[in-house]
Amino acid sequence: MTAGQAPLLEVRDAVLSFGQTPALRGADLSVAAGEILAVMGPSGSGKSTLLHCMAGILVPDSGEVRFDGRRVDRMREPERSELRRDRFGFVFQFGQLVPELTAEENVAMPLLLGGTRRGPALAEARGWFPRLGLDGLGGRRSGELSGGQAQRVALARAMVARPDVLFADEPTGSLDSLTGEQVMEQLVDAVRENGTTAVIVTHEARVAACADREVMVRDGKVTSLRLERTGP
Ligand SMILES: Nc1ncnc2c1ncn2[C@@H]1O[C@H](COP(=O)(O)OP(=O)(O)OP(=O)(O)O)[C@@H](O)[C@H]1O
Repeated sequence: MTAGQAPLLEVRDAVLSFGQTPALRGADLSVAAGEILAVMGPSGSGKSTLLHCMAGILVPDSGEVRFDGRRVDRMREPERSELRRDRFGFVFQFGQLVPELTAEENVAMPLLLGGTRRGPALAEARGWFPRLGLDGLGGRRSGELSGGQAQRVALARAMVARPDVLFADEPTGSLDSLTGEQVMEQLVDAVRENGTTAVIVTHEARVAACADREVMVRDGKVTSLRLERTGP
């Protein structure tokens, strides 16, 4: 992050418990605009909870969450829902596509929800298929796609409305390592091309190696920051 430039996303001293189970215990994290950040750490350390707080899905019990200078933790649910719809894209590990819809219709969905008419929305959606190696698959339903193809369709759907931030939680976790690597490369290419900021939760060091920077979550805190590839 350049000195003096405000981060696009910021978490300060976030604390969150699920009943008696502490998930975040004072997490701090800043993400610059256009940065691709990998969030690593052991199972149960709080990575997903941290991502959900940054994305306005969960609200911490205490602490602050900011997006573009706005206090996300102070927003009511309708405002957070609007923020998620209009500014964020999401890719999760499993089961994200609507099985009754074709791949093209799945990709077009965020545009349709945002008020774009069906024809232009489908045309825009179709444009993502060749870029992601999905030529000819637009008419298929999710049951007729491989795991890697389905994740690429999910990526296209997350990116089609050109979000400011892509939140990805174990996006390659259900794929074999070669397919996972290909999907990850395409994810990174797509976010770089669009200047999208990305927060990617992953267990895999090879996935994290594609990011600009890695952080570690341990026991609900962001414990170590390791700067990677700080060149131009
Ligand atoms: N909905 C929930 N209800 C109760 N406890 C939860 C819930 N979600 C998470 N937790 C607990 O909060 C802690 C942090 O969970 P979180 O899912 O954030 O970890 P994680 O680092 O993403 O784990 P993993 O790598 O296994 O996905 C864990 O102890 C977990 O069991």
